[in-house]
Amino acid sequence: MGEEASCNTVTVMEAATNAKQPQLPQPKENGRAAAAAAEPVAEAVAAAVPDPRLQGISDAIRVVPHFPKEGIMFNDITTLLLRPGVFKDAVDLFVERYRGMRIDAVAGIEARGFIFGPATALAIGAKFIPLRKPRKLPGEVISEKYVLEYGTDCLQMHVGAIEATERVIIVDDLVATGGTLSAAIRLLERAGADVVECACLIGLPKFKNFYKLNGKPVYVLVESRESDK
Ligand SMILES: O=P(O)(O)OC[C@H]1O[C@H](OP(=O)(O)OP(=O)(O)O)[C@H](O)[C@@H]1O
Ligand SMILES: Nc1ncnc2[nH]cnc12
Repeated sequence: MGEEASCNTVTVMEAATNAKQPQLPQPKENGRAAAAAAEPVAEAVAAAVPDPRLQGISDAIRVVPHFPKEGIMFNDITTLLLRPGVFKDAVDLFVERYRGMRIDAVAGIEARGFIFGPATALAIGAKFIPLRKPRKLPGEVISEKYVLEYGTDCLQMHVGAIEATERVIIVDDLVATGGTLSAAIRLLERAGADVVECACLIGLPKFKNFYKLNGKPVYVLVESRESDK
């Protein structure tokens, strides 16, 4: 048995270099909208109560020590996918946040962003753009290299997948160093897109003070546990 989840609150993390942030609606708490401005006490209480779905999400993620190499505590979302109610809760939380924000596109990062991104895109009426690892996309691509916690990699996007000025969110399962999301932001911005926010199920707490996210906020559902139960 390991320790309990270290955090079960929805968090918006922002790069230290942020000069200007978009005005974003607050997430719903416990399945209802935040209390009206005329009820400031109720609003404060609602904001302090964690959504009960978050604990279920945290509990459903398996932590595998020393995978894929010594020292890495791997957050495995496949155990969450085996529980349809919890899988739905995760997608619902993204949908509740982004519905009504005029999002034109959801960009999902290979591979695990392909699990949560398309469901979110369909529910909010946005198109889905796969950001893929090298040599997977058959058309003309633009590329961005990045450094990972355990290596280096590259993301590619089809030219023409997004129109200039379209509003896009980027979805992945996890942010660790933020290198992958930063590469995704650079790809989309090179194509002229307006990157509104990045959304991840899991954030690694040891990295949270130095995300490299090009001034874009990151919406994180739960913090990683350091060990499994
Ligand atoms: O914040 P970062 O340090 O960039 O790390 C986060 C990335 O690492 C994992 O993917 P991985 O590179 O292992 O690829 P995979 O999903 O194809 O296995 C994860 O799904 C994120 O995409
Ligand atoms: N600790 C981790 N668990 C799962 N995916 C990751 N990608 C980078 N670090 C990771």
